[in-house]
Order: sequence, then C-alpha cells, then structure tokens
Amino acid sequence: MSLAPLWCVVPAAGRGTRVGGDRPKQYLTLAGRPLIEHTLDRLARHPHIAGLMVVLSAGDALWSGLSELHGKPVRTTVGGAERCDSVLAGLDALPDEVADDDFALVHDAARPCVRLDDITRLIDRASGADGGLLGAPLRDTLKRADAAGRSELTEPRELRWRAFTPQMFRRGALSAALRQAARDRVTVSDEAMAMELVGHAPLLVEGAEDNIKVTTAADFALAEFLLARTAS
Ligand SMILES: Nc1ccn([C@@H]2O[C@H](COP(=O)(O)OP(=O)(O)OP(=O)(O)O)[C@@H](O)[C@H]2O)c(=O)n1
Ligand SMILES: C[C@](O)(CO)[C@H](O)COP(=O)(O)O
Repeated sequence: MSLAPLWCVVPAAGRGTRVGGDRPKQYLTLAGRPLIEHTLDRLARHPHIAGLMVVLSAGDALWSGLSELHGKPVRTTVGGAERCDSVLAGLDALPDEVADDDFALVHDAARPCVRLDDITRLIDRASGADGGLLGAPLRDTLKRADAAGRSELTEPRELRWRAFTPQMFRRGALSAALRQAARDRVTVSDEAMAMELVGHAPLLVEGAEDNIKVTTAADFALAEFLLARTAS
C-alpha cells in the first residue's frame, strides 16, 4: 500500500431513535464501554489511518473529550440533521494537510465490528479505482412487498449488494457530490449514492457480513458477540 495515511470521518451525530435508549446509541454500553469507543479503537489501530474526525451533534454532553488514540489525533466537529450533512461537516473540518485530491474514509460510529483487514482491502482496491465502499452481495431471495405487506414480486438478487462502511473517496470530489445532492434536495443515505448521482461508479469491495450497523436494541447482543470474534 503506497498511499499516504488517510483521515477517517466518523459520523456520530445521530439520535439512535430506532434503538430507543435513554441516550443516543453511540453512547450506550456495549461490552463494558460506550459503543463509539469500540469503533474509534478499531479505526485508530489501523496502521493506515492518520487521524479521526468525529462528528457530534450540537451540544453533545456525552462525548468523552478524547483528543488522541493509539498516537493518532482525534478531532471533533458538529454535524447536521441528516447523516449526509454530518459527513459533509466532517469533510469540511478535516485539517488543511488533507488535500482535495487525497482520499478520506467515512465510517459510521454505529459499526463497531469492522475488521481491520477489510479496511486494508478497501484502501488497497478503492485507491486504484478512484473510490469505493465495503459491502456484501445479497444472499437471500429478494421480495417486493405491496402496501398490505404481501409479496408481490420476487426481484432478481444478482448484482444487488448491501452497502457498508467504511467508504472511501477523494475529499474534494466527495464534498462536491454531497453539496450537489444538498442543492438538489436529495438526502443520500451513503457517500457512494452521492458519487453515483454525479456520474461515478464506486467500486464495491466485498467485506465481512459481521460489520453490522447497530440499528435496533436487539443488535447490541449480536454486536457484543461479534466484537469478540472480529478483533482483526
Ligand atoms: N444526522 C445524523 C444522523 C446519523 N449520523 C450517524 O450516522 C451513522 C449511521 O446512522 P444511523 O444508524 O441511521 O444512526 P441514527 O441516525 O442515530 O439512528 P436512527 O435513525 O435510529 O435515529 C451513525 O453513526 C449516526 O450517529 C450522523 O452523524 N448525523
Ligand atoms: C451508510 C450506511 O451505513 C450504509 O449502509 C447507511 O446507509 C446509513 O444508515 P441509515 O440507517 O441509512 O442512516
């Protein structure tokens, strides 16, 4: 890997409404410490990550104040109403040393089980392809439901992927794509979608299915189990 070390933007400004806890899910306890600490620990341990830009909600009183982890700088900024607003704020806040042409990673605070070797593979492959994302091909039969919740149609599963993070793009190109989506009033659910909308075709890099996004309360038990099995 000849690329210079990359900064990683970590959107952590969500409210965790689907979990429904007494605080945003990134601060709920997972295997003895706040979920976000697991995520940041894994990212900072990756030898090719230079620093972390954690995007917090305005007035976040639960953030630990961490400023360094495993010798890497940890900076914070304030996010926005949607995940895409938070990612754009994170990109804008990256240090000046990150040029527009440099790659940056984006990884959800809510994905604590990411494997270091998947990050390495993403960096290796996506840097040669002008950007990409971790994901996994759909393995189940895919149904389209009608409004009554009945199966109306079986969709082809070939060429269908689930999108994970990290996602990796050049800082300037991703910022421009996110700004364009905002101007067009499109709420993009991931960085790759913003890039697709301006004509790019991000590389899909297959990653482990256990890189789950903690989304509901039931995901905590699964994440705790997976954390112990995905240490590298
Ligand atoms: N305005 C937002 C919304 C989400 N996120 C972050 O984006 C990641 C993925 O979002 P999601 O799982 O949807 O988190 P929440 O928005 O917190 O969940 P919910 O929709 O259940 O409220 C999380 O790390 C979340 O903190 C963010 O930084 N800013
Ligand atoms: C970026 C993402 O994690 C890819 O799966 C996801 O789109 C973000 O979660 P959300 O629930 O759509 O906000």
